[in-house]
Amino acid sequence: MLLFKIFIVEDDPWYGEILQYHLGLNPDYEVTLLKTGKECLAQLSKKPDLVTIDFSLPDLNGEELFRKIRATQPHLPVIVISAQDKITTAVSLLKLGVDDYLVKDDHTKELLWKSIIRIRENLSLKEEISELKAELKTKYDYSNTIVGNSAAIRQVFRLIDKAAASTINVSITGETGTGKEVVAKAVHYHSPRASQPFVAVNMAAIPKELVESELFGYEKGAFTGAQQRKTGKFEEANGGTLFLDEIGELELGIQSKLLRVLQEKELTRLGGNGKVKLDFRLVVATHKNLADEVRKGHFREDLYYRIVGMPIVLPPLRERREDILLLAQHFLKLYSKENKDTEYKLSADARQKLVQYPFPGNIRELKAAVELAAVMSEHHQIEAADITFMSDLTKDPLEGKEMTLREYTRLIIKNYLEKYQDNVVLVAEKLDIGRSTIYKMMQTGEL
Ligand SMILES: Nc1ncnc2c1ncn2[C@@H]1O[C@H](COP(=O)(O)OP(=O)(O)OP(=O)(O)O)[C@@H](O)[C@H]1O
Repeated sequence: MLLFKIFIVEDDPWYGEILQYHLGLNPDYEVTLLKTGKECLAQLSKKPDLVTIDFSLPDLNGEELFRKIRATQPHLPVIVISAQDKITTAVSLLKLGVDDYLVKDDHTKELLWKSIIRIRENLSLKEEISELKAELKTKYDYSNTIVGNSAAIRQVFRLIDKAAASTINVSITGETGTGKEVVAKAVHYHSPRASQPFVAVNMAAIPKELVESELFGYEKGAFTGAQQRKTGKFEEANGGTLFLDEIGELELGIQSKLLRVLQEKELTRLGGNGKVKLDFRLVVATHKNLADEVRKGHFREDLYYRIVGMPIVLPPLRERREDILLLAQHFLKLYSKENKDTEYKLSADARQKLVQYPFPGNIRELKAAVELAAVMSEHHQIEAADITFMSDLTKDPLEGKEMTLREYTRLIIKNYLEKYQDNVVLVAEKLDIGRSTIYKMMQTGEL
């Protein structure tokens, strides 16, 4: 651990040594005794963490020395210790920004001990706050999370900016793994609602009979088993953004209820009477073409017009190949960072293999392939042979046959289930998909 460096500036050697001895009892402190203001200024380059100064030094008085320290070290904590207990001096020094003012008496060393502890606590709080601010800034700054330079993705950036600056609803369409959720988050974290909740609900992952209570919440006793009141996702998102993923999976009955909530901007919890006022921005996503779903009678037209707001279309990765290498490098960097590892390099062959592949699983698949390649590589140099695509794992049955994305997905999942002895939780984690997707395919007999 780094020692906390304290300078004591005190011209009375006897008193200075008492303070130095007392503070030195703390093994975390490195205490240096200095006799004059000039000596202190000359030693500031040694970067002390805290300075205590005697108010009446032979060369500079406490205030002069404090001003000079602050001129070069605006954040360095300073405690003034003075023989005089004039309130006016104390107040004016504290107003100038001195961190504490102590009067020399029998208790000074104990007070100084406590004062330093308090100042250190404040310092660590400040550090924590600035770390949190930096973290929030990265969330705001979606250029760190959404990588790409293709014309398509640049247009998406433009739309995110526009959507974030307004309160318009947003509908995001794209194949699985194209980044619909990251775009939804970018809209939220870039908007004035950023400090409010972002609540994501995947409509495909909630059993039909639970959708209503999940979204609307319920009162105690609303149905058997409702032992206490539960707030629904609409309410949780109040003040922030509600992200309804796979909106195309919503049943017609629930669609009308959703429409009513959007029109009236209030809801009644199941089993309740009172209305709850709502204020959230709605962002929806789907891999389906909602306009087609309307034509087929699967999706209410009035709801469609309510939610469509600003449509953002995320093209599949195979239609924006210029983003593949940027994304691959981005994921490799993330991978090194997460594993506290050095950087990985892609050989020319490896690059070529990546840009030529059609990526049915889009960015999610690219991420998985690149991470696996990093593990397989030698000396942090990724060769073409280190890259295995999901469809390679299931190559034989695919030979010569054109398949839909769903069929591909089924084969990939099947292959993984075999590999991991039907451990659904592990497979869902490995493939970065919801467990419900696997369970559903099992229920429908596809797996
Ligand atoms: N442009 C991008 N830059 C960097 N990472 C991205 C980008 N787009 C997506 N990702 C990453 O790819 C993965 C899949 O993205 P996301 O979950 O947003 O896709 P999705 O379209 O919502 O998928 P699904 O339809 O299956 O829910 C995530 O790990 C995400 O962080």
